Amino acid sequence: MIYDTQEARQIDEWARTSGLPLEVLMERAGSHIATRIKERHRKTERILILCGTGNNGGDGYVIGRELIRDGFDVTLHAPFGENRSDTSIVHVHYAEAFGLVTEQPCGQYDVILDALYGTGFDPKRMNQVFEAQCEFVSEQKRQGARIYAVDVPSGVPTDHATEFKETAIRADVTFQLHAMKRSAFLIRTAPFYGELETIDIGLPTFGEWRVSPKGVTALFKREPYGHKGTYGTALLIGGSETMPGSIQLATRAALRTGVGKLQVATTALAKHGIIAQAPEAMVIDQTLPAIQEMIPSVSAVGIGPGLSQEAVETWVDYLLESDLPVVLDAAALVKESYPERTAPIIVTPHIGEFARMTNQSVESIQDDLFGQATDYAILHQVTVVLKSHVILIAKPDGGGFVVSGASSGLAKGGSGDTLFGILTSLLAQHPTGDIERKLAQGAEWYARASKQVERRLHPSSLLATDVIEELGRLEL
Ligand SMILES: NC(=O)C1=CN([C@@H]2O[C@H](COP(=O)(O)OP(=O)(O)OC[C@H]3O[C@@H](n4cnc5c(N)ncnc54)[C@H](OP(=O)(O)O)[C@@H]3O)[C@@H](O)[C@H]2O)[C@@H](O)CC1
Ligand SMILES: [K+]
Repeated sequence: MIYDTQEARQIDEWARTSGLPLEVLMERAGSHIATRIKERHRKTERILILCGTGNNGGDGYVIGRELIRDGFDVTLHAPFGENRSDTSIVHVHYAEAFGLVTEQPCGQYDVILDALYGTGFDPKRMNQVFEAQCEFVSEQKRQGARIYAVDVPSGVPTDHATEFKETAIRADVTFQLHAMKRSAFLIRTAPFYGELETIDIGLPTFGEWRVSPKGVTALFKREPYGHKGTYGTALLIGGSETMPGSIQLATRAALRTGVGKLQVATTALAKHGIIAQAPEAMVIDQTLPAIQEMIPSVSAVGIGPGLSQEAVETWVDYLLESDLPVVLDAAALVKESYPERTAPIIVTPHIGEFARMTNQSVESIQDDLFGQATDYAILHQVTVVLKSHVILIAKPDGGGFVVSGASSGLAKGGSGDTLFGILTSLLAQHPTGDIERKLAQGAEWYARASKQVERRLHPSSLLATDVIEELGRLEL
């Protein structure tokens, strides 16, 4: 699960009104984190816990108490003054009963636990005491201290990085409580998290955004008595005389993703390439009459890669009049609004294209990936597959899936065409139902295949064609 601040508050409130006091959640959070520290550090190591005035600081008191109870060498420092949260206060008093008192830090520490700010941090307010703490921690880190953040690295906003001023604790490990936070996926804030470890504090899972479902195996399923008609027919429209490569990549990716039949509407030069490299596909002329003739016999259509057609918007309008799932990519991302229809519309922009579609800067999209993708999906009632260092699949009714962990080698031409081919192929096979889940599984398949290629090729050398060939070799 991936939560924003509002959802985190809602779930706390749900737990409280359902009978579980916040003090108990704090106890679970703190004692589980203390266990992880005990597992990896010795009692002779010097541990500093930095506690803020809210519930994140309260977690710090529980951790300190559990460590001191077991004979660890703990200093607890509260640079912003006494804790002011009602929930924490019971834990502050109980920790004091074990001899845990606040002290000034002194000398070099082996371990620092950052419990200054959590999800309650307000990035609009900055204070010099906090800035001094960030400098102190980074100096300790330079001298060899290992830095653990509780829930969120202090100073990192939870939901978006729009107001983030880059003054924050840079953790080696973040113990995220219950679920991930959106900012753990954003380019400017993710590096502050370090490694992510989730701490189960006994809450149920609900929320709008999820990490990609791991059911990739379901996509490989073949029926023993199936025939090519069982697995749908996809129509890909793309390629031009100057850009014949992208549609060839999309074609090969679609074929390797299990579609029963594949039709490709492309220009003369790209046709030659497809006939040579992907003889399993059928090619048709890239003209509107040829496409119109094909539409009744396909189950999904994708348009855009390498396309250079003045009439592209008319073609897109025509496709959107059909009752087929339609994937719009690259040159076909031309619509400012979309018609009401039952079958899904999937737009697959990279960040630059999405910035153009939403009239915003690339930076403002990067800083608020979740919010921007969700707003567009809800406003236009389309599914957004937003391609960045992670892939977001935003649903028209809110929420969605995030796919991460792909190879850095995918940051190259041809990757988007490959994903486009995979997704259109999957839609042709599964045109109805929970399509976002299928799309997320497809994107997960693609990400994992790219990572698997890294075993034999350096990311700099990895090509889209390598990923396509790897799709069928995925170790599950
Ligand atoms: N369900 C869960 O997941 C559970 C979550 N739990 C924990 O609760 C944490 C959230 O706690 P929280 O809401 O008390 O906020 P937190 O981050 O401690 O902030 C504290 C205070 O700092 C202040 N402040 C903020 N920004 C500031 C600024 N720029 N400059 C100066 N001051 C600033 C502001 O206080 P103010 O100054 O307004 O009085 C704010 O109230 C969460 O991350 C997790 O660790 C667990 O304990 C239990 C289960
Ligand atoms: K923190």
